[in-house]
Amino acid sequence: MKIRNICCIGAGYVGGPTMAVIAQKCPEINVTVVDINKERIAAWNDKNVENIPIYEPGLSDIVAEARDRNLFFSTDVDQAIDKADMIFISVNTPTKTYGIGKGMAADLKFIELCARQIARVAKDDKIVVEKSTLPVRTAQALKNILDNTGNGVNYQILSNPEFLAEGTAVDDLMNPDRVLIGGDIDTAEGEEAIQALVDIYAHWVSKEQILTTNVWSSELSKLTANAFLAQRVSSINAMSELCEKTGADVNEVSRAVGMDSRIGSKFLKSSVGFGGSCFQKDILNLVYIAKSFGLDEVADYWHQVIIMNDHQKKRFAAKIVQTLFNTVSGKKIALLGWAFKKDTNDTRESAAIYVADYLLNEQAEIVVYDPKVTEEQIYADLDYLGTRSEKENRERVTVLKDPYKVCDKAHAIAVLTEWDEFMELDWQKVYKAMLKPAFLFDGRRLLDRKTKEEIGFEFYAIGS
Ligand SMILES: NC(=O)C1=CN([C@@H]2O[C@H](COP(=O)(O)OP(=O)(O)OC[C@H]3O[C@@H](n4cnc5c(N)ncnc54)[C@H](O)[C@@H]3O)[C@@H](O)[C@H]2O)C=CC1
Ligand SMILES: O=C(O)[C@H]1O[C@H](OP(=O)(O)OP(=O)(O)OC[C@H]2O[C@@H](n3ccc(=O)[nH]c3=O)[C@H](O)[C@@H]2O)[C@H](O)[C@@H](O)[C@@H]1O
Repeated sequence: MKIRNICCIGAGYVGGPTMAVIAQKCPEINVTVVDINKERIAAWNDKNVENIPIYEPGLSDIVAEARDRNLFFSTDVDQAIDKADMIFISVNTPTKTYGIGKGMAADLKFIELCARQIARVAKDDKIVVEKSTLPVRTAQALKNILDNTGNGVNYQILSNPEFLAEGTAVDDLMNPDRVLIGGDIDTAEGEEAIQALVDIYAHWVSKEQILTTNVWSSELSKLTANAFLAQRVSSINAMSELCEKTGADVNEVSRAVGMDSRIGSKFLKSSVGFGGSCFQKDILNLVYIAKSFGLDEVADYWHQVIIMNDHQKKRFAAKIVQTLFNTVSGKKIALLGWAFKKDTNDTRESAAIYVADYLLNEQAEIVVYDPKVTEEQIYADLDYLGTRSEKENRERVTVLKDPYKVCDKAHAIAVLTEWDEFMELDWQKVYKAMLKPAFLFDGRRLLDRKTKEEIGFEFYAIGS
């Protein structure tokens, strides 16, 4: 089966970059990315391609090449569904904030709305691809909704989880470790649908790297991969605290451990805590699924990864307070970085939000610089926590576009995102403008201790 028209519902961090790459690599396929968010679609269509709503290195060039050739962004969801042979669902699947499973389970209302819309609009057979990260067995619920409309349309449901990481999305999409496609491997129609999606990826990914499995394995592999990755960060962060007590250095430990080829060196960088839209939500979802099957030990095992991460954020913020003579009340604390990692403007679940909130509870005055995150976003992140009034957040937090101004007359600086440019700052100049003693807290192990101490900083780095 040859796919000619693709529709992707959801023009977010996954839908946008993924579809841009498919469109670039498959010029014979028309790809339409749709979203109910009008501003987001307008930004994807902005004449100046630098204004697309998601910052990812290399993405604007790909969009510039494919947009209006075979890549389209639109708010007309019905029309795109109607035209498509293959529909990717790439909508958000946040943690439920109400009702059964509140704070743990994935909220599938956006997924269900998509399924109902497809069922209402479709007039001919469709392949529906789960691109969003979903609880294992969601495909069954989707099929149930789609098959019960009685309009004679046949649907094949595939699971094709996305493994890209933000900040390296384009590179991850161009050179994936693997592409995973789950489908109904027991029927000819299922095999045909799987093959149609394999053929798309085969435009640029070698056949050996395209894995096909049953749907449930594919759905669960995505949650498993994120759980394992987050577990590594929590494992090294647990060691970072022990390092601080014993004189060991976490960077040396992670190097020594990572050179064991069975362990491997990636994802062993100690930090102020992992953030991002997915690790926490996907592990909580996994914990919820395990609990719902009565697997309490399995649930508790994975829950510990989140408990450790929360502890790491809190412990870093507490260290600032303790070091500043047990009070930061009225003191200016400069935060360098707000994004959850470098090279992205995404702030979802960023450790910076929680560190700032903790320090604000201790009555600190917070000043923030991040090269890619907007002032409105920073306030929105703090408001979302609901810890204090919106007015108070604006009074007590200042956002500036100049890192030197942010550090001017500060009692302490905390590095919360590992942006390269922080290494290049004129630290002598920063030191001069600060109040003394000048405290510098490196939550990312980004800065060189020796040179900072030579300048005169009181330097604290996580895990040493
Ligand atoms: N952000 C990431 O790096 C990764 C995310 N994922 C998964 O991909 C999924 C999407 O994540 P993001 O792209 O980050 O989310 P996002 O929030 O950036 O984008 C989702 C988009 O879907 C739109 N949407 C929701 N319901 C809709 C509907 N009924 N019709 C049309 N549009 C609708 C929203 O307006 C939003 O723009 C999630 O399940 C996430 O877990 C997977 C891998 C990586
Ligand atoms: O499902 C998802 O959303 C994605 O989640 C992560 O990608 P992402 O969250 O974009 O970024 P990561 O590079 O994984 O970083 C996550 C967090 O862990 C932190 N981290 C990562 C690695 C490390 O060694 N130490 C560490 O503290 C980062 O600073 C960041 O806050 C996974 O890496 C992707 O494979 C997955 O597709």
